[in-house]
Amino acid sequence: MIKVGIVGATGYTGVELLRLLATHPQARVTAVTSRKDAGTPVAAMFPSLRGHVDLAFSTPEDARLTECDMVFFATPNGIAMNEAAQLLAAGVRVIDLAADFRIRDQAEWEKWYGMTHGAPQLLEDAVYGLPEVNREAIRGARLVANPGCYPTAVQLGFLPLIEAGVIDAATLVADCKSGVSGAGRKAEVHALLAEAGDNFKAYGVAGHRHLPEIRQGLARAAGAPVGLTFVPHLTPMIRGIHATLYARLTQDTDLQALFESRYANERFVDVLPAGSHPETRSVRGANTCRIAVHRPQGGDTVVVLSVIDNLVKGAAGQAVQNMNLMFGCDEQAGLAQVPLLP
Ligand SMILES: NC(=O)C1=CN([C@@H]2O[C@H](COP(=O)(O)OP(=O)(O)OC[C@H]3O[C@@H](n4cnc5c(N)ncnc54)[C@H](OP(=O)(O)O)[C@@H]3O)[C@@H](O)[C@H]2O)C=CC1
Ligand SMILES: CC(=O)N[C@@H](CCC(=O)OP(=O)(O)O)C(=O)O
Repeated sequence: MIKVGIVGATGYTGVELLRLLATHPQARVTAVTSRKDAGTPVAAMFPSLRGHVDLAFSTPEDARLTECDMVFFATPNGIAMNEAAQLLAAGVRVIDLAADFRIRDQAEWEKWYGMTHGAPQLLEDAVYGLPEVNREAIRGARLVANPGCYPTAVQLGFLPLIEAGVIDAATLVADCKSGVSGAGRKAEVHALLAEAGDNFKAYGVAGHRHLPEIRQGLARAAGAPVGLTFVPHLTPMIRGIHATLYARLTQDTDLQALFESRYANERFVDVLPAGSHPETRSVRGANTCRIAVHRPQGGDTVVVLSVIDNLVKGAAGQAVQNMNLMFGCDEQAGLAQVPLLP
């Protein structure tokens, strides 16, 4: 059994880890932390986990994390970078669901995240946890940087086109919409029902911190820098990301065949039949990215539609997928959920 600790287990991605790991045949959660709710039984705070999790939250200091085999940080940015080295030295493997180890370039990270990096010596060893790109490196990793939610949906959508070199990678556009759980469980005015409900707005147009992460991943695939306009929007739904991606084709290609062959062996990426329009509810609660590729009126613009559940393939599900790779488990262990509909 893999002994698992979750730092930040009262947040949305932490609770999602608990839900997914409850059915994992080879993992057992042994430590869950919360500073504010230390002492509270998990099932008292989250009745959905009654009968599945028999633990109480403890402070990070009391949680005996070094006795775990695997620790997930489901915490805000800037926490794991100060804790990971000590755990790694004790032989614990670490997955950070936040952004501390996602950007290779320390100065770039510090610019976008507005803080000094606490563990620059770990940046080179950290593996970016997008299995569809980095599977072999993740298998051997001790520290995994779990990708952001928007970056997962956007990269999976653009990758087949970029790898095949059939688009102009200098003029990419990613028009993305997220549900409100993407903002986390902390109390914030903009996420209140009366603010976010019955409303729709863009944000971060001048520059969102996922921009350098997406650019880094796509540039690696392209072998050269890419140009990307990324505009996130907040939609009044709870879970889900819908990314509408635009690129200019530079050569005539069978796009449907290209996407189908790129993801033929990927269990968590589903390329829909030509002409499809994927819906966020078709992946609700599941670790699946569903993709459709279009070429409107046969012109030179390719439109890719990519949907994920931000809390699953966009966070906790992808983290469990990465853990499975790191520990040699079946990649689908704990991740066989059928999406919840309606
Ligand atoms: N929500 C989403 O869709 C996605 C989130 N992420 C990232 O995952 C991380 C977690 O997100 P989410 O679950 O939404 O966040 P939440 O705000 O819902 O939860 C944060 C958790 O971290 C704990 N925490 C906060 N500060 C500290 C600290 N200084 N030390 C230890 N624990 C702390 C909180 O508990 P307490 O304060 O009681 O200790 C809480 O359990 C974030 O970095 C987020 O950006 C990534 C992809 C998608
Ligand atoms: C709707 C919403 O607010 N979404 C968050 C992104 C999700 C997130 O948690 O960011 P990371 O993946 O980098 O951790 C935002 O735009 O800040």
